[in-house]
Amino acid sequence: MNKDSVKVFAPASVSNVGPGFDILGFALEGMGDKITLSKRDGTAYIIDAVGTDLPTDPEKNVATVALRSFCDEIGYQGGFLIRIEKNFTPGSGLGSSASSAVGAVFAANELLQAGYSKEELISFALDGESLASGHRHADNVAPCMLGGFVAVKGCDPFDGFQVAYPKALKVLIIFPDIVVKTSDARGLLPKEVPMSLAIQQAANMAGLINGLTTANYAMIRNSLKDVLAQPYRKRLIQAYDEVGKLCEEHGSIGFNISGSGPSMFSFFRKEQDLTQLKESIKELYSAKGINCRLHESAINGRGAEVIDIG
Ligand SMILES: Nc1ncnc2c1ncn2[C@@H]1O[C@H](COP(=O)(O)OP(=O)(O)O)[C@@H](O)[C@H]1O
Ligand SMILES: N[C@@H](CCOP(=O)(O)O)C(=O)O
Repeated sequence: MNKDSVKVFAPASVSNVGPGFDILGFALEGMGDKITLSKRDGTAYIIDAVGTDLPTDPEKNVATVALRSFCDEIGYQGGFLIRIEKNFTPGSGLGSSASSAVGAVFAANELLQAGYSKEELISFALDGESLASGHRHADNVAPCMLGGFVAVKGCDPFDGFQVAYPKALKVLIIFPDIVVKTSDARGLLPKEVPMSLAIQQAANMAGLINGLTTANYAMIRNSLKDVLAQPYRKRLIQAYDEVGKLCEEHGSIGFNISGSGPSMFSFFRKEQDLTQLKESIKELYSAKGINCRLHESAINGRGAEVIDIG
């Protein structure tokens, strides 16, 4: 059946997840991009961005850069109208650019019935994502595409694996209204690290994977530490340590920066009531004159998905 248009959802994601700098991420529920891709006459790509300020030049929007990369590969020269509906803010550390890049190539694969697997689509999405971050890292793109927790071993071609996780895990996203561009946050990091820190990071990553796969909450909490990026980046996030302390007081199973920030995340057990914690975090930021959004979510195990076919 020939289709003229397809609408997909590509979830927001948390990358790094403590010790997994550039190599671990997971997908979220209820936040992400809805992308509607429609064929149009001619060869131009037209962008209709809804609800947020995004570049409409196809050379500057990660969605169309990823789309172009995929269409070049399959030899499709037709034009598109791409409508991007975002319910979260670019630059929030929640993989907004990855959602658009993934959504665009996933939608094109469906619309053009190209038959690529989700794993094969990842490197095209990365062509878009790297435009925003200035670096080729798949720790947002891979979980956004595949769902769940994904560990990345290589990008071109994608090499990685899904990590099992306790189904009773939920996450609280804390997003203070501060803009941190991924490219800027990467610029803060040293080019080389001491061997002792590399060993500590690897040990924590092993512990985190073990804790997730065996539902060992104490192991998750003890391992969710980043000694490579977090020490440099947390200074960009006002009240970072205070938020971490509040989460800990309310039973957090690990707290850290989401991606390059300014968002933070904390794991909890599904049954934990976070009403009081959320109020305290809001008050903390409100006293500093900063608006703060909070989002409770389960882990999204599905990744990119079709929501409508026209
Ligand atoms: N479709 C898009 N979605 C989100 N950001 C985009 C898009 N196209 C270009 N950008 C640019 O990418 C940057 C946001 O990406 P980035 O800094 O990596 O943040 P995020 O953590 O949200 O991915 C912004 O400068 C934004 O203008
Ligand atoms: N591993 C990257 C992840 C950036 O994620 P984003 O959501 O902030 O774009 C990094 O830490 O730089």
